[in-house]
Amino acid sequence: MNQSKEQRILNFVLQNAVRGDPCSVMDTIDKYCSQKEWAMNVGNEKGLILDKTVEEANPSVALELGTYCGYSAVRISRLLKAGARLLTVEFNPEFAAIAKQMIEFAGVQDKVKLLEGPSEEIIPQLKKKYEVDTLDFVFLDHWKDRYTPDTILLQECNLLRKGSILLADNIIFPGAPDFLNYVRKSPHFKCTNYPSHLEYMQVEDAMEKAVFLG
Ligand SMILES: CCNc1ncnc2c1ncn2[C@@H]1O[C@H](/C=C/CNC(=O)c2cc(-c3ccc(F)cc3)cc(O)c2O)[C@@H](O)[C@H]1O
Ligand SMILES: [Mg+2]
Repeated sequence: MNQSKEQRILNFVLQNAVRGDPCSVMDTIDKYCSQKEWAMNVGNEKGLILDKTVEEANPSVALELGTYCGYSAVRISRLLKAGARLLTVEFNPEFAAIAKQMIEFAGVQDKVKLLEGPSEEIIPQLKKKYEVDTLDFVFLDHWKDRYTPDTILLQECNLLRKGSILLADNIIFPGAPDFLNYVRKSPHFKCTNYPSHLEYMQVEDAMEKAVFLG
């Protein structure tokens, strides 16, 4: 049975990146996806905005919605302080298996917990089953029409605290218009827009930071 694109990306990393070196894994994925096959990793340009936002948040507990191949899980977890952890949610078993191997190869498995299942089921379990009090940072990069319902669900589950930072990918392309509307109109969020470009392309895109005000 011929391989999936995601399997080809993982194989390229296993054969070309340096085991235990997160930056080498990120650079190798970016090389493959800019030169051989495009894939929906956040990439290096928007990745720098992600880095700065993670450093600003300096999270003890971070959540990612939409692991895909694990590129941003590696990117985020490499910046986490000792004892801090990233919970990343992925409901496609094939992608979850790829991401697990990517995370282990990068050597960040002790900081990352990959939760396999749909976000709408996992989010309500975070407090009791995964011993989360509140989330310091949330990266939204899953289906774009799920950003808003999941942001509402995070609030309903009391998982946000004054100062929790949400960062959403793809505000322009493919776009998340209802999310942008929701957070910008809400008195509970202070929003900042970061113009950038779609990963590996010269197409406009942007990220939106939304800080929860309580
Ligand atoms: C059902 C909602 N809950 C979910 N719970 C857990 N995992 C979920 C969920 N949704 C989606 N996922 C997973 O997240 C990932 C989905 C990401 C969706 N992202 C995009 O569609 C996307 C798409 C593009 C893009 C841009 C230009 C194009 F021409 C075509 C595509 C660029 C991006 O940066 C993107 O993030 C997959 O791994 C999927 O299995
Ligand atoms: Mg994206």
